Amino acid sequence: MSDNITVAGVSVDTRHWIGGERVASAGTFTDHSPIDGRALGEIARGGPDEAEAAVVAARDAFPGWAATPRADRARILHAVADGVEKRIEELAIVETTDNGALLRSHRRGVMPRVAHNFRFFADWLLRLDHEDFETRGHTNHVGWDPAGPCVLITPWNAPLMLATWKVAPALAAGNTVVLKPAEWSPLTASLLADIAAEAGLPAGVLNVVQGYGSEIGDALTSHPDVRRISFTGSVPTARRIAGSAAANLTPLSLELGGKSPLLVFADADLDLAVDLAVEQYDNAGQVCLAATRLLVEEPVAEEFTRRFTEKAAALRQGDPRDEGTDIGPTIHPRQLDKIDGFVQRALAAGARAVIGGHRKDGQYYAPTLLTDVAQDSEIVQEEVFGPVLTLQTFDGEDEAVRLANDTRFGLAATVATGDRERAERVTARLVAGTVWVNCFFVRDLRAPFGGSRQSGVGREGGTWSFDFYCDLKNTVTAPEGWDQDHG
Ligand SMILES: NC(=O)C1=CN([C@@H]2O[C@H](COP(=O)(O)OP(=O)(O)OC[C@H]3O[C@@H](n4cnc5c(N)ncnc54)[C@H](O)[C@@H]3O)[C@@H](O)[C@H]2O)C=CC1
Ligand SMILES: O=C(O)/C=C/C=C(\O)C(=O)O
Repeated sequence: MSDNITVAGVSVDTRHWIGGERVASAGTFTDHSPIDGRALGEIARGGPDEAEAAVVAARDAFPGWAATPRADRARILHAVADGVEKRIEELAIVETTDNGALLRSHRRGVMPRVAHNFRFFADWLLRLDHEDFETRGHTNHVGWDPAGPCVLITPWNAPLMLATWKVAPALAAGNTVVLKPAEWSPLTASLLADIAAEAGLPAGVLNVVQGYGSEIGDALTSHPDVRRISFTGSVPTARRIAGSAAANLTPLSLELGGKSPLLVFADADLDLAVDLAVEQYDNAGQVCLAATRLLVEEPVAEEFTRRFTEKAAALRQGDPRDEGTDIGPTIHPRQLDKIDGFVQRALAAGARAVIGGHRKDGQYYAPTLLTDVAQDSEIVQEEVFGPVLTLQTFDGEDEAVRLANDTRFGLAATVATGDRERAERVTARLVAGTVWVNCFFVRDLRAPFGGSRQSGVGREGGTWSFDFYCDLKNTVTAPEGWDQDHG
């Protein structure tokens, strides 16, 4: 097996990155491009041995990195961001080739955010502070101590963006990392290892292991030397990871799926509401935050559907490398089958496809809108993770809130209304980690990000990330001359 593959002119090392060295595995798996199904190359297929080596490397590197002054850690993370910025074009084309999301988004939105993730957490580290407070003359000082080796397991829908959301704060906090990217999109994590090494990150501080989650995952998540596990992905995998972590009581952060609603009230700016709805097809619907349930107030439902259909018909589906493309392929034939399975079962149960409802050539799925769906049906309750929306109508705020909250998820919600007071009333009643009012996907790393119910456990972003990746320590210091016996 060759150690490198060339993807769109960019050389990518296909081996693991452990303890500052490239490490091969006896076995490999084939990585395919969703654009045309073409095999991109063979990737190292790690298992328990590679998991053990990576955790040991992270454990050995931990004392040195934890003791590195904050300012030096921050400087290195900024150097990583510089490296990302220098390679935005390469990262963008490799990511698009590997996961099929739009090249223009990767170039102009996603990869700049990757760099920002490192800069943000480097800067936040330097201002991380808590006001001291007094208890009967004693000073309480709260500090954030590095926790130790962290295992970070990440998905394929926004591979480098979502990985660096975890890698950057974990490293900033003084922890060491074992990153396992998804097997359907393994490449940019390997490039990140190169960039981090060039930026001066010491050996063993960031390790990247490749392979199937089912083969390497358990060894990583059940390892007794791992101090934190952060996972983004599906609920069934989260359950399994939580089971492994339970044996060692390893703290977990889980960012899981969603079935988020978009509530369109009759007083909303209907063109804005339609724009928000059509945007849910972004990344072929493979976005955890996507508002896949359109809930529209009865009096405007017909007009909303007419305008939505018109706007959606203008979406251009095709090669994600073309500047004019709006929707690319789905990630993998298995994901395509899964999406189509949901849709065909919904149609068989009586749903009506206003648009789409079928596969297209290759790994593409037609943007789909289904109506005549029951609240308790699979298509309304389960995460499809494809370009598939449902539309239901409601009559008044109470019914809107009831439908919106009636799933096992609680990641996000969007409210379209022209009435600010209604927005406040409705928002207060929604179960969601993030609510957008008359907007969608406005993101800020200072905000807590995460889900309620089965959409996740914990929040990441700003200080919340450091709270998770650190052992918080309160130091209580007595005043000069304190006499413990007599106060
Ligand atoms: N951001 C999100 O909310 C995401 C949600 N999903 C949902 O999950 C569904 C299935 O997608 P999958 O790729 O199968 O998601 P998944 O949850 O199985 O995979 C996500 C990551 O978990 C790893 N993994 C799998 N089994 C593991 C184990 N036993 N221990 C440790 N790590 C393990 C995978 O290798 C990958 O890196 C999607 O259709 C979608 O509904 C998938 C990806 C992202
Ligand atoms: O881009 C963000 O801020 C959040 C993205 C999250 C997902 O797309 C996900 O986890 O699926």
